[in-house]
Amino acid sequence: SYAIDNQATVNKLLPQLQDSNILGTIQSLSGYQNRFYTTSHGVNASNWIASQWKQLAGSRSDVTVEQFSHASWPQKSVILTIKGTDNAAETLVLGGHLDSTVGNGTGENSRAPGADDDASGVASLTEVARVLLASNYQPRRTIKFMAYAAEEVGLRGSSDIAKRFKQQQVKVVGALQLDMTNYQGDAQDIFLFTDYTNAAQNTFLANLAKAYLPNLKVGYSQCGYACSDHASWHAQGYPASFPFESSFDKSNPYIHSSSDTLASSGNQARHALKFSQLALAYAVELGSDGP
Ligand SMILES: N[C@H](Cc1ccc(I)cc1)C(=O)NO
Ligand SMILES: [Zn+2]
Ligand SMILES: [Zn+2]
Repeated sequence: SYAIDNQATVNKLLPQLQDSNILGTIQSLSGYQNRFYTTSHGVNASNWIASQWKQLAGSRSDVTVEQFSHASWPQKSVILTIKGTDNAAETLVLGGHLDSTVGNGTGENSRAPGADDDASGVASLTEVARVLLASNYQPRRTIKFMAYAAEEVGLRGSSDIAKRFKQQQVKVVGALQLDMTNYQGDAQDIFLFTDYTNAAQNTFLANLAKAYLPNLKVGYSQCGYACSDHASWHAQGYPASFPFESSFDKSNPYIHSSSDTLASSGNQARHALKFSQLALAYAVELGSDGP
């Protein structure tokens, strides 16, 4: 259910989210020459995320980190799983994509920093995972953090995973996509996209923002096409949502170029922090529901 009834836990954890950590992760990821799905750098970036998430997991027996191999390209997706306690069959997915591009012709030596698209989303998610694990939060449902490969070439990594989950009949009760969280192109803070998403879950996210982030302004927008990995989950019939950094017409003009750098996003991660806050509230409120 979309009840908001975990105020004690959420309000204890929200202040632990730090934009300085998000900034550091964006710096590291945008430092790779590129993170394109077929290059050595793209493979290395995936391995780096896996090692970072393994460090977060520490020795917790209910936490695993794996790399999901894709048949037709070398870059793997990364999945961190926090196994639920008494409702582990029901699963939450929080994702972003780890690959980057400068469009057609991207290759081994292309410079594609992808600071906003989508190092920012992976960094926002990593900070949520860090706080949940550092506070020893134990969800009743299973929570999966995912860093997808090959989003820029047709949502291919998330499509492989969502299809596998459907085929295995995994009960995904909700999927949240963070793709571009750090470039504030508009007056409003968070835009909920209404196409290729689930209306009821979008309303829940708006209510979470009202309840926990009352100073943030929430707007609505559309892509007009399957513009990020939420569409892969939506296509399999799972409830998906996509909170985005700006409205469609004010979106980051630097993406898919060598200028998609932290500097182009104002050398800060305060905007990305808002998405970590919303994602944490989402993870705890939905993750704490019993069978
Ligand atoms: N097309 C998406 C980015 C994207 C998504 C929504 C909007 I509005 C503008 C741009 C992409 O490149 N994802 O990697
Ligand atoms: Zn993207
Ligand atoms: Zn992109």
